[in-house]
Amino acid sequence: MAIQISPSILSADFAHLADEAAAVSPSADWLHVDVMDGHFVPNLTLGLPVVESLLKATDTPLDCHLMIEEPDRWAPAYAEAGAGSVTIHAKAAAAPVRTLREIRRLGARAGLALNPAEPVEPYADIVGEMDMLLLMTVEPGFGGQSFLDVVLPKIRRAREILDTREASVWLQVDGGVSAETIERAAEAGADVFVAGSAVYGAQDPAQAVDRLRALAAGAAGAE
Ligand SMILES: O=C(CO)[C@@H](O)[C@H](O)COP(=O)(O)O
Repeated sequence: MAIQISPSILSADFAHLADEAAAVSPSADWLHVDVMDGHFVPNLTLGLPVVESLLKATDTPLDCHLMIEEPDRWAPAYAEAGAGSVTIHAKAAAAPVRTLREIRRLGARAGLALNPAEPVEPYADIVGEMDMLLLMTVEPGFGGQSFLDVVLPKIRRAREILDTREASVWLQVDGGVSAETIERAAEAGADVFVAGSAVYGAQDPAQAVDRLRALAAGAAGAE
């Protein structure tokens, strides 16, 4: 299981996003872009124009996490713009399968996200339609929250479901991921880790990414 780290720009300095992307680019596998609309979540961040500018400013592939209403309407444009991965929230989508297919057709990896209280079982039959399942380990909306250990059994269950399918689907966790929590998530079966404050709050963000990857790899290997 290859471990990947996706630093969340929610904890970066929005006035200097190009520099913040550069600060992690030697180490990061992805740059996690938190798109929030102030409706689906109680916070408002950025949208397609900023993503288009970031795409010109960095070679690190963008992992766009759409915490918005009507993702069926908006998600394809992020794929079309060149995002490497576009994730929609299951409960916000009217036609999740159609939208996941459209994201793939436009050349991006397609992700489906579940909030902490949403069970994974109802989506077991459509894992073949996705490239990544994202399990929120905090309530979406804000960085700097504490990792919810209550999600760990769901991470284990999701890993079981994904492992029974032929398709290789990544399992991402997002929220409260740090040097203190990443090993628990990796032991449970996650392989892609979003980290905001643990990376951008560190003196050396690239080094923080490397440390997180090493901790997760150690824990995954020790399973
Ligand atoms: O999507 C979200 C929050 O909604 C996350 O991407 C967080 O922003 C990650 O930040 P930390 O919890 O790692 O500080």
